[in-house]
Amino acid sequence: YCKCKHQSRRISTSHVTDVMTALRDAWRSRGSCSHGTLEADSSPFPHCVIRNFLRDEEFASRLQGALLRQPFHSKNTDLYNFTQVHTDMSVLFGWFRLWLSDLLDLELEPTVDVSCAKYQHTDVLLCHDDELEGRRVAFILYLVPPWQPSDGGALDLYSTDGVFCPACVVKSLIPCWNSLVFFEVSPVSFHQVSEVVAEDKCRLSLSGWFHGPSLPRPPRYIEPVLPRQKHLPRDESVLYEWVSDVYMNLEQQVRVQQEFEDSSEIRLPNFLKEEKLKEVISALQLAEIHWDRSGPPNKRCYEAADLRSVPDSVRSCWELFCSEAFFLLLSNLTGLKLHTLANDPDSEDDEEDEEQATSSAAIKKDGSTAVCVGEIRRWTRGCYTLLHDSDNREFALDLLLTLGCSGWQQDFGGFTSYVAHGEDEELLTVLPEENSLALVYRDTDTLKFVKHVNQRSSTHWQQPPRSFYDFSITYYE
Ligand SMILES: O=C(O)CCC(=O)C(=O)O
Ligand SMILES: [Fe+2]
Repeated sequence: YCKCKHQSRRISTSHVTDVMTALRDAWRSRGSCSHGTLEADSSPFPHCVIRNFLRDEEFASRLQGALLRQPFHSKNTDLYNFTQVHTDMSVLFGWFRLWLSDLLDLELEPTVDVSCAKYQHTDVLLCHDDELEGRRVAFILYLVPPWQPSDGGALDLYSTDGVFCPACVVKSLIPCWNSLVFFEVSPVSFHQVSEVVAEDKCRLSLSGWFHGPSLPRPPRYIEPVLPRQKHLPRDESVLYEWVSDVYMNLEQQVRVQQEFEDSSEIRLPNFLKEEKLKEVISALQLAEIHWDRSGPPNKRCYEAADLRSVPDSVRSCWELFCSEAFFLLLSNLTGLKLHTLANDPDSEDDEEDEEQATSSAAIKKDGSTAVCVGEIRRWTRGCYTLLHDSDNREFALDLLLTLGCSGWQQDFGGFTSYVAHGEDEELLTVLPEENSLALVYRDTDTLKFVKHVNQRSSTHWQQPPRSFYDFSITYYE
C-alpha cells in the first residue's frame, strides 16, 4: 500500500517499517510527517493523505465505473445535498483497518461502515464533526477526475475555539484521483465538503468510519440564551405609517386570524407600504451598516446587522416590529396573546376588544409579559443555518419579512424549512418572497433551518450587493 515514489518496484519491508515509525511518531507527538505519497499532519486535528492508495490503477478505474452505475439516492437536509449508495467494501478496506490499528495502537472493530457519495454542481456537506457513538477514524477515498481548487468540493478542516466550537477553515484538501484521507474523529474534528461549483464534474468517493473506543468528550458548549425584550412603547401611529392598509382593517384581521388558527402559519403579501419598503431596501443595500458574521459554522453562517449602525429608516422598521402596537396587531392577526388586550378566545366581549385594538389609551394599560428577540440578517452565497440539539424548544411565533429578493427561486436555497424534531419530513417551506410577512407558530417539536444559499444564486445576482435581507423576530407569549 505504501508505494512512495517507487511506482513499479516492490517496497522493502524495512522501508515500510520506517514510514510506519515516522508516521506513528508524528501522530503521537502531534507533529507532521511526509514520506513519498503519504503526508500526515496534526493541525488543526490529526489527519493523513495517502496518494495512489489503490495499487492497481485499472482496478480503481473499474471500481469508479461500477460505483457510478449504482442506484444513488439523493440526500437532502439542512446539513447536506448529495447522492449516496451503501456498498459492502469490507474486503477493500479490511487490510487498511489492520494497518490503522497498528499505526494508532488501537483496536478497531472489524465491521466497516462504507458508503459511496457523489457530489455534483451545488452539492455540499456543511460543517460537522462526524462524532457518533464509537466512530474513531473517518476515511475517504476519492475517485474523481482531475480536480482544481476552483471546482469547489474541497475537504475543509476547521480550527476550534476554547470551547470546542469550530472557528474557521484553516486547511483545504483538494480531492485527487485515488487518494485517501483519514482523520481521527474527536470533539474537534470539524470539517465540511465545500460546495461543488464545477458544473460538469462528479466528485465520487467511498467513505466511512472505523469504530473503536471513543475519545473522551468534553461537555457540549451551551450557547447563552439571547436576551428577550418587552415591547417598545409606541402607539398605533407607527402601524398606520408602515403597514399596508389592508392589514389594518379589522374584518381582514379576523379573516387572517381564522386562517392562521387553522394552519398555524400564514403569508401576508405586500405587508409594508410600498414607499416604506423601497426606503428600507435601499438603506439596507447602500448604507454603511456594520454586519457581524454569525457562527459557529456548525450552527449558522450569515451576517447580522449591528443595530447601532443602521440608518434611521431601518431602525424605525425594526422598532415597528418591537412596538407595543405591533404586539397588539400580531395578537389580532394570530389569536395569540401577545398583549393583555389581545382577543381572549375565552372572553365573550371580543367586539369590545376589537374596538380597543388600536386605541392608544388602551395600549397604555398593558401589563403583558410577552417578549421578542430577533435580528436583521444579510444572506449571501454560502450562508445557511443548521438544526442542532441545543436549539431551545418552546412554543413561539416566528416572524420573517424578506426584502431585496424579488425573482428568488427555490433551487438557490435560502428558504426556511420547518421540520419535526428527529424526522426528515418537511412540515413547511417559507421561500424568500419580496415584502411578504410570514408568521409561523411552532411547538416544542418543531425546528427550523435556512437552506444553504448555493452558487445558482450568483446567476440571479449579476451585480452587487448580491444579497437579500430579512427581519427575523420570534415572539413568546
Ligand atoms: O467527502 C469528503 O471529503 C468528506 C465526507 C464527510 O465528511 C462525511 O461523509 O462525513
Ligand atoms: Fe464528515
